[in-house]
Amino acid sequence: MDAGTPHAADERSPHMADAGTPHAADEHFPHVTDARTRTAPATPATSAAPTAPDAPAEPRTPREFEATARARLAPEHYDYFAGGAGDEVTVRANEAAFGRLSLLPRVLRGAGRPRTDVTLPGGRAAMPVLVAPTAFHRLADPEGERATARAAAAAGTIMIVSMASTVAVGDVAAAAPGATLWFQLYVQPDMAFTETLVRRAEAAGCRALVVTVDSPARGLRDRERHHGLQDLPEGMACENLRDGGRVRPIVMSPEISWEHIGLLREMTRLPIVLKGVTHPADARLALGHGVSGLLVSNHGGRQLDTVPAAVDLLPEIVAAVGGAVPVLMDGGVRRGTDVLKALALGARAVAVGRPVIWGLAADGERGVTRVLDLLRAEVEHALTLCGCASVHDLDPDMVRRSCR
Ligand SMILES: Cc1cc2nc3c(=O)[nH]c(=O)nc-3n(C[C@H](O)[C@H](O)[C@H](O)COP(=O)(O)O)c2cc1C
Ligand SMILES: CCCCC(=O)C(=O)O
Repeated sequence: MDAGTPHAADERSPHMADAGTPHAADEHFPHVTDARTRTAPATPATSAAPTAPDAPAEPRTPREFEATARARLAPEHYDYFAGGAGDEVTVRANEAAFGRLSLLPRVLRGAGRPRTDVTLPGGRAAMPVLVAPTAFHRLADPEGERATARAAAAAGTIMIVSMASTVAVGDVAAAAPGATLWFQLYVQPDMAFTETLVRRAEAAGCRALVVTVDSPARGLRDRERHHGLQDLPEGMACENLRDGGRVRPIVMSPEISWEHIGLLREMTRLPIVLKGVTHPADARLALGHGVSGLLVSNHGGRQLDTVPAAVDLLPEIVAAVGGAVPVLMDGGVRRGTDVLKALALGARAVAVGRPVIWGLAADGERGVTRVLDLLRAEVEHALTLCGCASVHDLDPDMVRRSCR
């Protein structure tokens, strides 16, 4: 997993070319009665409590899952999942930016129990939190992406399957028949092979393509280089990349351009969501290329370091798009209140990357289910406290910049 040189795009390693309670909703306070139905899941019995001193026996927040996961993962795999590019300025910024935003609730609106569902180009989701595409789930759990997809289906949300999944997208779909899947694609310079990938996603029943455009080369990740990780373990591969008897490397190419997006648009009827647009000028350009949505993302700080926090980019992109297509975002979302801030600033939905990995590594499918349930319950609770009947009641005036 060593990016090697800034032009990691030229490298060829086998799998990559360049290479709480949320709330009160969940808690029983003997002296407080909550009129809303209790929605948070019962605490699962953990058969697999880790023993590391900083890992809670029973993680109770999405963040707490990280310590549990870390105790269970090989250090090089933990660093692959957790790490980012360069000095990890952007990794930190994504979470810190949410901390600098405040929510300003409305009162006495009689909103009742809020709805959390959202409509998106590739279907509906029961909550505005999607599973971001992340690679190599079998490093975290033997069931890999199958477990993640089952958990996403149970939560009623959408899983964006990474092109670099360690279970083929068709097998992910077969393992989780109720799941709504989107397929994340790195356009390959060999457009015939790109088409093969698109057809595999279509055959698996994927409802949208999420085309990642922030990776003309792989980010320079010091943690990966430190471990010298080059290959996936024996018996694990990027299963979508099978081509005859071999597994192709994923090529991240600086040659990819808007022209390729045009070709892709002609290749499939699936909605196309561009992931990794951060400049408003590119957001405007995207509108001329037949895309159905934008996912504002700095790749969790794993590509170009020092890109601004994703949530801070959101208002400009939303303004540039002017409502023409839905805008989604990912990066640093760890709490229901983070979700509300992003939605109030104009996102239709958010996606979470690392929290899902931590759930998966901590407790497989059950861990991912727990993380998604916690987030959903937190979103519902925060909407209630903001006086909202649904996500549609959020607006930018409910977010203020605080000075901390
Ligand atoms: C371990 C890991 C693997 C990732 N793999 C992919 C990938 O295969 N394709 C992609 O478009 N983004 C990938 N991403 C980026 C995520 O889709 C997402 O943008 C990011 O994780 C969001 O930030 P968060 O982890 O703070 O939620 C990956 C992120 C992580 C942490
Ligand atoms: C070739 C796999 C790329 C995975 C990825 O996008 C990431 O690690 O951030």
